[in-house]
Amino acid sequence: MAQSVLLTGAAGRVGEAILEGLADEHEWRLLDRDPPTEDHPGEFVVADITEDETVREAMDGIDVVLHLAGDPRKTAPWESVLTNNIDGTQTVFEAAIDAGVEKVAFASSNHAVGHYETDERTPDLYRTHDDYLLDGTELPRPGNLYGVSKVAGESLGRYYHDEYGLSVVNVRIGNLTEGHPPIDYERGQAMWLSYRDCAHLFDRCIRADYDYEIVYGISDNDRKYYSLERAKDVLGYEPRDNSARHDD
Ligand SMILES: NC(=O)C1=CN([C@@H]2O[C@H](COP(=O)(O)OP(=O)(O)OC[C@H]3O[C@@H](n4cnc5c(N)ncnc54)[C@H](O)[C@@H]3O)[C@@H](O)[C@H]2O)C=CC1
Ligand SMILES: O=C1O[C@H](COP(=O)(O)O)[C@@H](O)[C@H](O)[C@H]1O
Repeated sequence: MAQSVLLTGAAGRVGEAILEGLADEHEWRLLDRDPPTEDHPGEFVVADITEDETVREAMDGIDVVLHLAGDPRKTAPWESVLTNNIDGTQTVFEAAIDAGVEKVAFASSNHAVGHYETDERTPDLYRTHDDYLLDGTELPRPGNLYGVSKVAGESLGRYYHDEYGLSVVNVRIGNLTEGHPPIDYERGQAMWLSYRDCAHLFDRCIRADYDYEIVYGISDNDRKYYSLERAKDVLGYEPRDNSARHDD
């Protein structure tokens, strides 16, 4: 059944992948501080996620929020992640609760656990013979301040789930690259997320039933060091791509 979905950060790359695959599947309201540059489904709200009133208006009648808006740079300074990724995410969750939204899927990141990639573990970690796997039950170990902001977002989701019963899934996205895995970049190949797997994964976040979850958002890469079991079991994720099937 079509759901009414608010997609924040709709003008970005992850938003593009989702809309490429799912434009006709749901009723969309798109939000971004940048105006649209291409045709898009549904209505488009040009707003900053830190603008409380506008975000509240954008939540009206929404069933599910896919919250992508934020500063995606691993080198982002604290001032930016504090405003865009932490304060903005809190504004989105608060407005979602007040509007009676059922589910929020939060675009978390591999950088929430970046410091598991120690000198001792790498580069073997990125290779198929190594069986080390993170599965989402491990404690966060952010690799930079951007990663800290993603852990904060996951923690906000935990609070809004426990306090208000909101369904929350945190998708620790790997490396979204269109058409092929990153070239000459083992880490990126291990955590590649294809555009079609990205769209399918967020479709499952819209349709599945869950309480509070942390899942990894990557394709079914031979090289992976992130488990896909939780995404498969809880969301029904069925990835179709694998970086090993592409020439490096
Ligand atoms: N692309 C990737 O491989 C990965 C992305 N992510 C996360 O996914 C989300 C989307 O990332 P991308 O699409 O790659 O980034 P992007 O930079 O292409 O898109 C982000 C969008 O959010 C908007 N935005 C940023 N701050 C905003 C604010 N305060 N108010 C309203 N809109 C705002 C920007 O205008 C932009 O259109 C981010 O939260 C990022 O941290 C996480 C892991 C990997
Ligand atoms: O969270 C993110 O992660 C991806 C992959 O990280 P990288 O350090 O291997 O490049 C990154 O491309 C993306 O911009 C970022 O938002």
